[in-house]
Amino acid sequence: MPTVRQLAHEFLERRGLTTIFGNPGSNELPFLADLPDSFRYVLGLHEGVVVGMADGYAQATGRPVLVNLHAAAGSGNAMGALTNAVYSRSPLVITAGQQVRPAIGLEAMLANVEATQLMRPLAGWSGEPSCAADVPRSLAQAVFEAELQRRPTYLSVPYDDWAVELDTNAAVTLARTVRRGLSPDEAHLRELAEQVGTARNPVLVLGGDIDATGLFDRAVALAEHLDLPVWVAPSPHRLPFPNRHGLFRGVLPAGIAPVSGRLAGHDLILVLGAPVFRYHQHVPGPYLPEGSRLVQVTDDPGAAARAPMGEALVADPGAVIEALLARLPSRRQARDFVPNPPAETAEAALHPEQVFAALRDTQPADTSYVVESTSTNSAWWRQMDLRHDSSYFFPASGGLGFGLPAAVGVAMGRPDRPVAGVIGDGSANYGITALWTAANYAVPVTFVILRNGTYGALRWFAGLLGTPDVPGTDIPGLDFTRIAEGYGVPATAVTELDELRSVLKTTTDGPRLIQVDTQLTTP
Ligand SMILES: Cc1ncc(Cn2c(C)c(CCOP(=O)(O)OP(=O)(O)O)sc2=O)c(N)n1
Ligand SMILES: [Ca+2]
Repeated sequence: MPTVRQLAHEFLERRGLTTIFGNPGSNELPFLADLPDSFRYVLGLHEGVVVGMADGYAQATGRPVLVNLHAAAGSGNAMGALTNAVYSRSPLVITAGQQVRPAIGLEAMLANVEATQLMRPLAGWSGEPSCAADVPRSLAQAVFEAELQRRPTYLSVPYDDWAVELDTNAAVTLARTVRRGLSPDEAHLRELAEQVGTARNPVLVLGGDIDATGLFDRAVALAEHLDLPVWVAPSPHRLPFPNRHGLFRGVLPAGIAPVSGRLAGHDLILVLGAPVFRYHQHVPGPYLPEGSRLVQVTDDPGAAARAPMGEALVADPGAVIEALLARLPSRRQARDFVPNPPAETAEAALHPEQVFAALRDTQPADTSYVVESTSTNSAWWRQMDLRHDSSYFFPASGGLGFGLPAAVGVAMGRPDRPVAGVIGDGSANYGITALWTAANYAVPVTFVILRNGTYGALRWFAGLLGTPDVPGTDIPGLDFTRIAEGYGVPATAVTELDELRSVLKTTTDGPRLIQVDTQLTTP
């Protein structure tokens, strides 16, 4: 009779979850034993890096991803990275070993006390089977819940369950499939087409979900068909529209009043694939401009329910885009791409705009950028010219430690695309051990570390909040070339623009790190 482990491995193989991102403890070893040859285990040296890599891989592949963490302390280390995966809506299936059932209540070493509560409220579904016979079904539930809700799930399994033999009845779980159709009904589509078709000055606001669900090109088709100006929703974790397109108007600022200011004059605000909205700095004001109506289309019921204003339609934004394209006459105008402005310069070091212009001019046009540099967003959008889907990944909840690991995960998930991580010298430290995984799995990725010696964004926030003299915002003296070499990644330190451009023009079939001294700028 098959063991729990054999049934679990077979189920995961059938569902395509054969890449496991993990960091093991003794509780996890019985699950990892006898992995079929089709499985690949990717070791991260810290659980935050493991989940960050898995998040990047899930976003790059658009598929659920298996994560295997140690109980309690291991799972706890992953919380920061998990906050990002929740808001990027990454379908991670996080599994963790548990003590044997008789040892849990007495809280023996490595007991994951109240395991199902540990990752909540971040993880969606969270479970621990009440007996070994329920492990295969519970694992299937964890996978299907992650896929359906597009939210990480957590499954804790006592380590002696895996060797238990089950009767053939448990095998029926292997054949299960679960599918979801979210097509909006005819009445909703008719009403929405009417609203858009009769609006005097409509505007399109696109969220990261548009890129995450493969709708980048269809969103461009809709904007061009109706000649709609396009804003990106605040705090984007992905780029849903080409940022040099003639219809592109920018990334909405992450404050209530500034958003209303940018959208003033539009009588219809159509929001596709975004929460309304992911504000950041608290700048109170009217949620909507005078005379504006907001309609949000999202397949995330939670995002629809918690919005503070407007109307929401819970449906697949892709189906809505196709319906509007089919029902509304073309208003297409010729719209040229906007040329890049000259890059700002600086005295003591390179201006971030010079670094970004160098990346734009030297890297392939279809490069995927994983960005985690928090004081350079304005410089980034002024200088980059991103025209492809999956061109931009940013920590979805601002939890640092995403950049280096996610760049490794994206590169593993999209071997067909060049990948570059653009990461601040502060952020890099939260996920620095990802360099070891990049070196040991020979992942082709370029890491560009922007070294300005500070937590630049916090310096800006300190001014904004009237607390300019706060401690803890300077990080002088970090040498990422020596750190990188310690983890096995070849590295170069650059201070001059010509040097940077010539290094960037070279190629590599493995990981490399380029440390660039930059001037502190404001976000
Ligand atoms: C896990 C974690 N810890 C701390 C912070 C707070 N934080 C910190 C520490 C920032 C500074 C990042 O510095 P950097 O060098 O990466 O980039 P800039 O110098 O361009 O700001 S931005 C920010 O929100 C965070 N967002 N996430
Ligand atoms: Ca910095």
